[in-house]
Amino acid sequence: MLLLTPEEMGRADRLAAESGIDSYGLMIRAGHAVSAAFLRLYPAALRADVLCGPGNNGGDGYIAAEALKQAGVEVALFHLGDPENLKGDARRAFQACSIDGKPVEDYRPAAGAVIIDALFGAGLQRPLSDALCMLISQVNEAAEPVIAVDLPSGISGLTGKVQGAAFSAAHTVTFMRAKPGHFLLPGREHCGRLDVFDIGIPQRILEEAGGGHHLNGPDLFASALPALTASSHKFRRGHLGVFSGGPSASGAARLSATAGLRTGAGLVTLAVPPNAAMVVANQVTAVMLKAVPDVAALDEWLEDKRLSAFVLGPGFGVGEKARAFVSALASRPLVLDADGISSFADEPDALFALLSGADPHCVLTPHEGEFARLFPDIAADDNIGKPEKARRAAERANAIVLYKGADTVIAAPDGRIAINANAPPWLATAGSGDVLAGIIGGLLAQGTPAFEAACAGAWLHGQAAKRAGEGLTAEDLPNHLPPLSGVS
Ligand SMILES: NC(=O)C1=CN([C@@H]2O[C@H](COP(=O)(O)OP(=O)(O)OC[C@H]3O[C@@H](n4cnc5c(N)ncnc54)[C@H](O)[C@@H]3O)[C@@H](O)[C@H]2O)[C@H](O)CC1
Ligand SMILES: [K+]
Repeated sequence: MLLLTPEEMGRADRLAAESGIDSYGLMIRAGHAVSAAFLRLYPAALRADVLCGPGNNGGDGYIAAEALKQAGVEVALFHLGDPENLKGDARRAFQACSIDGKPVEDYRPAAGAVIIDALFGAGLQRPLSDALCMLISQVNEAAEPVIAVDLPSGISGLTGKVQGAAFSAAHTVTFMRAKPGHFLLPGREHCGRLDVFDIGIPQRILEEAGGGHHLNGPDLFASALPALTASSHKFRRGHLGVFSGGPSASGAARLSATAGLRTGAGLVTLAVPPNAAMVVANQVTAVMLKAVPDVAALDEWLEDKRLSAFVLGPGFGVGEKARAFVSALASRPLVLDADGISSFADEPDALFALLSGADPHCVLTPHEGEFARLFPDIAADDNIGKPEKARRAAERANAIVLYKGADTVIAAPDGRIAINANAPPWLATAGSGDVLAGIIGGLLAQGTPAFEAACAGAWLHGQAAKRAGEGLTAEDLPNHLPPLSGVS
């Protein structure tokens, strides 16, 4: 699903105005969507306390306040700043509002009221003043329900970051398309339930204004998933190679291998150091085993061109061997995870050189710590959010970057960005990342392009966790993967 950044939404507004759409009409529909949400959600509320800011978000608030008054609701209205300074549509909305307001400094939350937060939306530019932070924390502590207009004030629609303080809303009513900040953390947790309301901007304008941000879901990758046909042969379904660590560290790779097989790879082989062969052989059945002691053995194995993708990293060990193996594998579809990433902490440029020049076919799956090891300057830049960090990293590495977390972001060097939001909290468990690497490897092995494989991997991983339920262990995940044929 296409998401629009606040900047892109502003562009959509301008394009809409240029094509003859009345911008005040958009504001009226936005305000009415908010008043309708209030009436639907809180029919027994004693009062609406409407807090209006100095821009068009405030304009939506004035429209909502007047509509609620007309519907018979008791409304208390509060302005931030002097409403005589309002401009354009917001000024018109203020003038059309028959309620006398007070300065927002006078506002005190009281029991039984529902607060409509129309202070700031897409136009939030800087951290809120101390006085506003104080007001917001009083409202949050009072725990009366808040309906946020467009975004909870204080949340950046671009990054999901809190600018000083932010309302914890029970509901957020946004317009036309959700924004990245509705799904990125901590923004997602401040939004409550999100409603996206159509105020009448045509789809073609939204697409023209929109860029690379998407909510991750089947619309991004379903058509690139492998289809199982009557003639599917196990070699046509690809052969995934997963590299294992030593005798006491093979569990992670076994989890990846099982996940790769469950995702539909025709064959999966665990490549093991010879001293781990017996241990691993005792633990696997459908997964095959191959002793690969060193780079020479790896080069020989790689002559088999039916080997269609690889996973390296889980439990592999950090160091020279990992670097040498990656250098042998760099031209093939590869998921580089965990120790495979950390092995390049001292020389990330060596990894980027290996991956440069070709179509991106490697998926890097760093969590926050691993991301900072490979991209220290990008990780430390507080001026940009997670999607932009992932995008810059993908561009630098010429790889798909799947930046893990409760709000995993997947980015491609060409600027495509997907924000994944289907992972339940109980997915954060030991070995979960190894399973994710295996799912992506299984899809790469079947010929799914790297960006789509990474998006599908993150989404399938989240779905498997939901199906397995709370209390799952990583071993449960592969058994709960939904069938690919049902993903649409
Ligand atoms: N197509 C749509 O989605 C429509 C959206 N509408 C609403 O319009 C707002 C965006 O309006 P805009 O005027 O651009 O921005 P804001 O109202 O969010 O705020 C701008 C206003 O606030 C000042 N400001 C910014 N940051 C701060 C700060 N930290 N402290 C103090 N003041 C700040 C800034 O200088 C401006 O004066 C969108 O969210 C929707 O709610 C339309 O109504 C309909 C079309
Ligand atoms: K708001």
